[in-house]
Amino acid sequence: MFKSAQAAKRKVITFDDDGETFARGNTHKGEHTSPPASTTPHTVNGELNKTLVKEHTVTNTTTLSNGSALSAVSSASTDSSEQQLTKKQKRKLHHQGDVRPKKLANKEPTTDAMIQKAKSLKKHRQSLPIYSARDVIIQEVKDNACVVIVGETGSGKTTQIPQYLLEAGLAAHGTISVTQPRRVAAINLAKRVAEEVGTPIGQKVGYSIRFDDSSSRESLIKYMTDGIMLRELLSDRLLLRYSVIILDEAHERTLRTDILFGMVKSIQKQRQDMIAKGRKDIQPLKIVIMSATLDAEKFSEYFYNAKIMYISGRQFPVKILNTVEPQADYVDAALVTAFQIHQEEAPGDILIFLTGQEEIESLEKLIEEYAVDLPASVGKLIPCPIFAAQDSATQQRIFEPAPQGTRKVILATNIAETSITIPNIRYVIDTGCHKSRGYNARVGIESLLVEPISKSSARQRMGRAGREAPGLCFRLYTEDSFEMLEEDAIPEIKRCNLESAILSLKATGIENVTEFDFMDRPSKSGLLRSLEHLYALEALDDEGKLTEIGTKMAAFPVDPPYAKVLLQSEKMECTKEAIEIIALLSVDTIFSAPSSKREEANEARQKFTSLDGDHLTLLNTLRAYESVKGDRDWCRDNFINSRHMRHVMDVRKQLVQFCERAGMDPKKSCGHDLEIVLKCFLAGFFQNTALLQPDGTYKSILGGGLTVSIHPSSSLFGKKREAIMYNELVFTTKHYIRGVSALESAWLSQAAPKYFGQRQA
Ligand SMILES: Nc1ncnc2c1ncn2[C@@H]1O[C@H](COP(=O)(O)OP(=O)(O)OP(=O)(O)O)[C@@H](O)[C@H]1O
Repeated sequence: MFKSAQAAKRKVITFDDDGETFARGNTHKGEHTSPPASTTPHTVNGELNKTLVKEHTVTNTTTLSNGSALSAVSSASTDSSEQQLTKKQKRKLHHQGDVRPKKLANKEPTTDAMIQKAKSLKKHRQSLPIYSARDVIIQEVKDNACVVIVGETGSGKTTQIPQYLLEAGLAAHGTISVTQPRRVAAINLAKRVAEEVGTPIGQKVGYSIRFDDSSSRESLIKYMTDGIMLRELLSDRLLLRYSVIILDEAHERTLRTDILFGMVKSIQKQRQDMIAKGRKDIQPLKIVIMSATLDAEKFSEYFYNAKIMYISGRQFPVKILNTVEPQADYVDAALVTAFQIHQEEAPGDILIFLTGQEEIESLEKLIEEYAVDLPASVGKLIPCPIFAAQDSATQQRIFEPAPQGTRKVILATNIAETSITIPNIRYVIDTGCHKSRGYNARVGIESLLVEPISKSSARQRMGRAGREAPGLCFRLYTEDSFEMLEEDAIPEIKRCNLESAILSLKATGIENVTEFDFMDRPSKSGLLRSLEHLYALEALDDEGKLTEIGTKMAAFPVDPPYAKVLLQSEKMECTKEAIEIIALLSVDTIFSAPSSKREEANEARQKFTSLDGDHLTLLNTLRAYESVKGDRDWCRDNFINSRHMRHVMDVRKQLVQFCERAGMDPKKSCGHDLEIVLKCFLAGFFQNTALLQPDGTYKSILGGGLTVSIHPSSSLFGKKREAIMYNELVFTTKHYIRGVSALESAWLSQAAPKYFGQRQA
C-alpha cells in the first residue's frame, strides 16, 4: 500500500473504458449505450424523459418505455386506459382529490418558504421520467387491486407515485403507506416528499421508524420501515387506516417484507370478502409492489397475476467502468480509485460501498491520512461514514453538503444501496462485496460473511449516481466477474433466524405458520428450530399456541429474548436495570476507541469495567454518564460516544413507555443487588451460554458444544469464568461472542428448567 498522496497518485487502477452507460431503461449489457458522461453533454431533457406506453406481449403487462411522448399510445389495453381518462374524468379526479387535505390546509403551519420551495421543486418533479406516465399509473392503480411497478433507479417511483395517488384522491379513505427496508431511507424520503408537498414533516407527509415516529393521524402519506408496519398489524389487523400499501424495494426480499407480502395479500382478500358481504364501513386495499430490479413475473404471479408496469427512462446517464484486472485488495483499490477521481475528475461527491463498520473506519483513517498530503490546488477530500449501527442523527450527516472547494467521500455499507438520493453524488465506487447474514438452523448460529453481491445489488449501487447529473460508476471487478454474479440475492427468509417473524405471525392470529402463504418457503428445519426456541422462552405452549407471555412479548419492539427479559424483570423487580441495559445494547457500542489513542481509551474504560462482564459494565457507564448529566467534555475525556449515548437515552424513554403500556412499573429497581439483573437476562438468553473447558476455551451449550471466542471488545476478553452468557454469537473469522457476562453454572437450570430438564433427559 502506498504511503502518501503522491504515491497514491502513482499507483493507478485501470478501468475498462468500454463500459456501458446506463442512460435509461433496464440494465442489460449493451442495450442502452451512450458516450461517457464526462465527455458528453447530456441530452436527456426532451428525449430520455419522455415516456412511451406500449403493450407488453405475454402477460398482463404494460410497458412504459422511452422514446416517444405519452400521446403515442399504441396498445389496446393502455390505449383504452389512457383514453378512458377523458377531460371530464380528469376533472372528476381533480375534483375528487382528497377531502382531507382541504380540512388540513387550515391547520397546517405551512410557511411561505415551504410553499415557495414546493413550487420550485414542481418543475423538477415534472422533469422526472415517471411524470409522463402519471395518469396511466393512477388509472392502473384505480383499476387493479394490485400493481407491480418496475422502474429505473432514480426515475421517481418512491417520491412521486405516492403523491400521484394522493392527488388522485386515493387517500380519501385512508393513508397511503410506503414501506422501506431501511430507516435512513424512510426518513429521507419523507423529508423530501414533505418538501415537495410544501408542508412540515410529520403532518401531511410523515415517517415512522422504530423509536422515532414523525407522523400523525393526519398524515396522508407515510413512509415507514417494514418492521413498523408489522408492528401496526398487532393493533390494526386489517390495516384499516391504510387505503394503499406500497411495498418498495421489494427485490431486497428482507424477512419482514416477505412476511408483509403474505399479510397484505391476505388482508386485501379479507377486506374484499367483507365488502362483498355488504360491510359499508370497509374500504378496499390497494397494493403496489415497486423496485428497479425485480423479477416482476414472480411477484405478479404471487399477487393473483397482478398487472405489471415497466417504466424506463432515467434522468441522467451513468457510465460503468469495470477494472481490467481483478483486484486482490478491494479496500486498497477503493482508496486509490477515490484519489484518482479526486485528482482527475470534475467536481462531485463520491460514494464507496464497503462491507462493514471496521472496513469503513479503517478506510476513513487512510483517506484522512493521505488527504493531508494533497496539494492545496486540489481541495480537501472529506470522508463521511455511514453504517447500520450508527444512530439516525449520525446517519443524517451524509446528506449535509461538503464545504465549498472540498469533495465528500461517503463510505457506506449496503445501507445506502437502495432508495436514497444523496445530493451531489456523481461517482460510485462499488467493491462488489457485502456482508451477508446467514443462519445455520441445525445449530442455531448466525454467520456474517463477506460475499459477492448480486447483479441486482450492483445495479442499485450504480443507481445512486445519475440522480441529479450524469455519473460514473467504478466497479472494482471485471466485467466477466459481473456476469458471474447471481441475478438476485437469496431471500432472507431462507437464511435467517425466524423467531421474530413467527412471533409476529402468531400474534396477528396466524396459528399454523407452516401453512402461511410465503412467496418462498423457509426451510422446515429453520421453522422448527425457531418454534422450539419460542417454546423454550414460554412464548408458545405445548400445542404451539401463543401463550399470554408470548402475546406480551410480541408487543415489545425488540427481539424475543430481550422481550422475555423485560417481562421477567417485572417478577425479579429489576425492570429499570433491564430497560437500561437493553437500551445500551441497542447501539453497536457506547465506547469510542480511536486507533491512535487505543491505550488511553482502554484505560478510561477500566473505570467502568465490572468483573462480572459487559452488562454491568454498560450499566456502570450509564450511571457515570448520568451523574455528569451527559456532559460532552466528560464523554470526550472518557472515550464515550456521546451521540450513541443520547440515542440510548431515547431508546430507554421509549422502552419505558412500552413497559407502562404493558402495565409494568418501569421504575422497579433491584438497587445494588445486580446479580439479579444477570439472572434476569438469563431468562431470555439461557441458550446463549458457554462453559469453561479444562483447556481454557469456552464451549457453547447451543450447537452441540462449539468452541466460542470472546470478542476483543468485551470486558471479559481474555478472562476465565466458570460459565458465561452472551447476547450475540456470530461466525466471522471464528465463532465470536459479544455482550458477555459471567454466571454461576447452577443458575442455568433455575433460569430455564423446561429447556435444561429436557436436555438432560
Ligand atoms: N432528497 C433528495 N434530494 C434531492 N433530490 C432528490 C431527493 N430525493 C429524490 N430526489 C430526486 O428525485 C429523483 C427521483 O427519486 P426517487 O427516489 O423517487 O426515485 P426512484 O425511482 O424511487 O429510485 P430508486 O429505485 O433508486 O429508489 C431522484 O433521481 C432525484 O433527482
